[in-house]
This record gives sequence, C-alpha cells and structure tokens, in this order.
Amino acid sequence: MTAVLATENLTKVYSGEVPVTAVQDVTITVRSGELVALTGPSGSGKTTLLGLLGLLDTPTAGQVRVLGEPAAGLSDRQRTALRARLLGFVFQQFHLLPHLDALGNVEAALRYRGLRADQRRRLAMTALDRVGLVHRFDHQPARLSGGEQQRVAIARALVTSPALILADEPTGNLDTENSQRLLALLDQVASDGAAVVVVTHDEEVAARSHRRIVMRDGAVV
Ligand SMILES: Nc1ncnc2c1ncn2[C@@H]1O[C@H](COP(=O)(O)OP(=O)(O)OP(=O)(O)O)[C@@H](O)[C@H]1O
Repeated sequence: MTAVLATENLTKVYSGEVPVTAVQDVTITVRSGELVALTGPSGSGKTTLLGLLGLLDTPTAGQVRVLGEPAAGLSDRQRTALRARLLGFVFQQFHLLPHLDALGNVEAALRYRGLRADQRRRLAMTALDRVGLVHRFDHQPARLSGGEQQRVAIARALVTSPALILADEPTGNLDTENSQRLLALLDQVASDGAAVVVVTHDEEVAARSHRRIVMRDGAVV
C-alpha cells in the first residue's frame, strides 16, 4: 500500500523561558487504507503531532511528506494548497463558519475546485447524508447541537475525498449511537483508500482502529 503520510525524526520545541519539547524524533508511516489511533496521556504531544502532520504547524526539525511530497521548504501558500488538495482535518473546536448553514460549511471545502454550483451542492448533500444530517442542511451552527456541529465538521473533511484524514477527538461530543456511526464511516473511508489518523482517548475508537501509535513525553513508544 502507498505511504500517504511519512515523517522522519519529527521534532517540535515550543520556545519560551523554559522550552517545551512537545514532539521528539517521531518517525511514522501511515498507508492508504489504514485507520490509525493516536493515543497517549494528556500532554504527551498528540495534538502537536497532529498539527505537524496536517501542515498547520512547522516542525523544529525533521520532515513530513504527504504522498511523497515534502512539506519543508513550501511557502505558506503552497502549504495551504497542498492541504486543500490532499487533507481533511476535523478539529477539536469544529471551526465552522457561523454565518453559513451546514450545507454552506461543507460546500466551502469545495471552493476553488472548478466545480459547478450544482455539483458542489450535490457532493455536500451526499457528505451530510453520510453523517446523518441531511435534514439539518439549512441550519447555521448556532442552531445545531455540539454533536451535530461535529458531524458537519466531519462532512466538511470528507467531502473532498482527501487522501489523508486527520481528526482530533472526533467522538468527543457524540453519543454512543453517533460514535458507532462515525467509526463505521471512518472505517469505510479507510477501506475506500484514504489514510485516517484519529487522536482519541476513547478506548472504543482505539479498539476499532487497525493500529495504534502511542505517545509518551513527545515520543512514540
Ligand atoms: N503553544 C504552546 N506553547 C508552549 N507549550 C505548548 C504549546 N502547546 C502545547 N504545549 C505543551 O506541549 C506538550 C504537548 O501538548 P499537546 O497539546 O500536544 O498534548 P496532547 O497529548 O494533545 O494533550 P491532551 O490529550 O491533553 O490534549 C504539553 O506539555 C503542552 O503543555
């Protein structure tokens, strides 16, 4: 299987009076079709690592490659373009646009793809359907529950069919039924060929993953 994501000796040091090494010497590979759980105690560096993998943050040392393309040396604009082309990101704080309804938020991920408005709409409705939210398509985030907002964020991450999906605690706001549904969906997305990395404290999510990466004190153990 193709390596969708590969890191080499990835390190992140937060500078300050007392510098914090949040990620230390992490070398991992995630392949197409894999659903990987990233676990470890609070403060072990999971969110920092996810930010580096998602090209949201730059490492102090080491390298990230997405589908073989090295992220180092790219300009901010090139990095944003690479992210838009290859990555879907589900943030812990969903980062939905408050003035757009659910459909608009999902469609926003399809901007600049050269699609017609009706094509964008159809894809966005299909993604909302996959997370069980078609009936809320015209609701703005303020009129959605926390779990529904989370599902909109997931639909937005999936709508572009990205090669790599990164999710930070995606079941954090979901009840058991919706957690199960999301897990089945992530499993499906991985079987369709994506690489999926999920930061989780949820034992059920970790148990359903194909592989675990466990962190302690910034390093993979
Ligand atoms: N912006 C920052 N500046 C300085 N230190 C930071 C910053 N962000 C995180 N840290 C520190 O880096 C370490 C790793 O934090 P990180 O948030 O990556 O851990 P985590 O495993 O995701 O934790 P949690 O499970 O609690 O979300 C912690 O010691 C944290 O205090």
